[in-house]
Amino acid sequence: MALLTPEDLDNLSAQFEESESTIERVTGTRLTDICKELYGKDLGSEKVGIIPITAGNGIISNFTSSLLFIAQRLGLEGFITQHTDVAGYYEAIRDGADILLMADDHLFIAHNLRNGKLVTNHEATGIIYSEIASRFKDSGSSEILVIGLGRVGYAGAKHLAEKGFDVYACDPNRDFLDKAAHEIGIKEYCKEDRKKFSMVFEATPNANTITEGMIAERCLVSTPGIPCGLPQEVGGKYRVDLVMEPLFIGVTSMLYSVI
Ligand SMILES: NCCC[C@@H](N)C(=O)NCCCC[C@H](N)C(=O)O
Repeated sequence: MALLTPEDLDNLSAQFEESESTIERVTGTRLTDICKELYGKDLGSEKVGIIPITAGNGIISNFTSSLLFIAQRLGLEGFITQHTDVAGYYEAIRDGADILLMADDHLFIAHNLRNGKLVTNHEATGIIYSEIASRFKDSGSSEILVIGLGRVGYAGAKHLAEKGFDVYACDPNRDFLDKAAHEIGIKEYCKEDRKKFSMVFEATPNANTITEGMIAERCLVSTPGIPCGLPQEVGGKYRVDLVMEPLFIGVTSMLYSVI
């Protein structure tokens, strides 16, 4: 899994504003309303404790400040602990956090101390980005393409299959494809079939994974992936809308998921 860099989180507010207006235009619904429908509840006055974690590659300079910005932008009270790691965990609980947010290099979690709910960023991200793709107003199809069946892609493909979509997927890893076909009934995407999709959920850490043969004339690509899976030339040639943002959308889904 590719780690975020401080540059990815530069002007997070502008990145979020742009993707939020795209979401509203292409789905007809605001991101927070989609989350309310998905998880069945609205955010209240939960207090979010954000704990910097030094494990592995260590602190990403603007990661916790970005989480604080997101919590506050959603109308929640938030604070970043003075201490890191276990001391920070202790401080967050002592200072009355209802929800904890913390991430090392392998797992990024939200934990609601009041109701015990726990979610990972990869599950919540897979669910929200696949949900956005599936709500494309100009589609009219039940077929959706998932590119990448790693932790994020699989969570999204599972969510779409459970919603009754006709899910096609591709991944270079044969085992991932077989697992998803067996467990959630996805169909393998074969370019020889020349099937074109108006809804694409891309969840890979690679660039340019989306080829011209995959997409319909009018298409929505929804992806948390960094770098972008949609090549410039393909996006320019077709009427493609792109929802892509590094952190805000996924964290919004996490917070709604644990309330
Ligand atoms: N959709 C977001 C996925 C984030 C994930 N790819 C990542 O970079 N995780 C590493 C976060 C490390 C945070 C660091 N330990 C800190 O606390 O500053």
